[in-house]
Order: sequence, then C-alpha cells, then structure tokens
Amino acid sequence: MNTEYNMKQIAAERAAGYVQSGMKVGLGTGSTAYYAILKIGEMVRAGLDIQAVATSRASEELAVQQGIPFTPVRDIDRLDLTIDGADELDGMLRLIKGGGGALLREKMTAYRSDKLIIIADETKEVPVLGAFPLPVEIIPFAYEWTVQSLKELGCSVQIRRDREGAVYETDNGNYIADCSFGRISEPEELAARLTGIPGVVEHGLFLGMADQAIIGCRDGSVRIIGADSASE
Ligand SMILES: O=C(CO)[C@H](O)[C@H](O)COP(=O)(O)O
Repeated sequence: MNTEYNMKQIAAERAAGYVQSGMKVGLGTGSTAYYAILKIGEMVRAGLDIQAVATSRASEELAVQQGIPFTPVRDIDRLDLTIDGADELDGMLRLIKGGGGALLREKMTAYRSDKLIIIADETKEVPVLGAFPLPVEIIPFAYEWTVQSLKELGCSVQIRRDREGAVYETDNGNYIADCSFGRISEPEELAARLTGIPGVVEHGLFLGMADQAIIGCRDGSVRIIGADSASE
C-alpha cells in the first residue's frame, strides 16, 4: 500500500467532515484535494446539500462527475469554507501553492472564503519556505522581461512546460514561472516585491489566508495546526 496516498486521503477525509448542509464550498486542486472532492461527492450522494465552486477546470470536472451541485462563481458572493492542498507550509500557516498551476483561482477562492482549510501530508511541512520552487503566474506578453525581473529578486526561473514539452498554459491562458529561491526567510517582503512586478498576475505565496491545516501523518494520525488544534 502506498503510504503517501494514505496520508493525503486521511487529511482530505478529515477536512470533508467540516462540510455541512447549507454551506457554500470551494473545492481545491491537486492530488490531495482530489480525495476531498471524492469524499464530498460521497456525502452529497448520501444527502448533503451544498453549493460548490472549483479552483480549476480539472476539479470542476471531477466535482461534476461526483454529482456535486455546481454553481457559477458569479452567483456566489462569499464561500463558507474552502478545502485545498499546498506544496509547502510552515508553522505559521504560510503556504506555497501552485504546483498544479491553479494558484490564481485558488487564491481568489480563498480570499472570498470565511475559512480556508489546508490539507497535506506531513512531507509538506517545512521550517522555512522555499525548497519547493515558488510558482508565479505571469502574462505571456513579453514574458522574458517578467522572467528577468523575477531573476533580479535572486532566484533562478524555469518557465513551466507540459509533458509534451510545450509551454504550460494555466486555465487563465497565462504562463507559470517556477522560481527557485532555496530559502524564503521573509515571505511577506518577497510577496510585496513580486506583486510590484508588472507582468506578474499572482504568486503562490499564501500568507495570512489559511485558518487551519490538517496534516496526514505516516503513522495514520492527523495533526491539526491552527483553530481547533489537536493531535490524535
Ligand atoms: O496549489 C496547488 C495546485 O495549484 C495544489 O494544492 C498543490 O500543488 C498541492 O498539490 P498536491 O495535493 O497534489 O500535492
């Protein structure tokens, strides 16, 4: 049995337990959010009554397949809860997201949510952010200039490519610049500098957004960081 698979599923299913009838729910993207969508789908089929929006086309397709009632974003003002994964998180619930390329829709969804629960396996927890290259969504026009501006912040940059080697395009028609900083000791300062670069649409630093993280551990337990902190 694949241990990592279990860690993700354990965290995701625990988070799905926070979803209640009447809620408006944001569905995250990635291999951990996948398990949350499956579980929520099972709950819907058993009578749970929710409205959902998704953070990517892939998650929307999965949610529809699972029978989760889908609502156009224009018809929803605020969400009660979003459940999403992360590529890295530190003890202050600061995150790197965007490994799946959905960071813009994920951040917009998180921003309009009363509560953001992050689900992850314990390998994602780090003392200092930055070992995972920071995804930055940039517009295609003159992207070489934007890449140069990013390099001037002290990182190396790779424009993300798909499996066929073509430049990867996000659901929004933009590119992803994966920025390797090694260590991000001042994420707030870096976030401000990234936001200041014309051509940057959004970056994958999620600071002050997550309310809680549910971490699936190798031994089958979950650890909760943030509100309702408890280990079991
Ligand atoms: O930010 C994301 C997608 O843009 C994902 O939440 C992040 O990449 C984690 O994915 P996974 O659960 O597959 O490890």
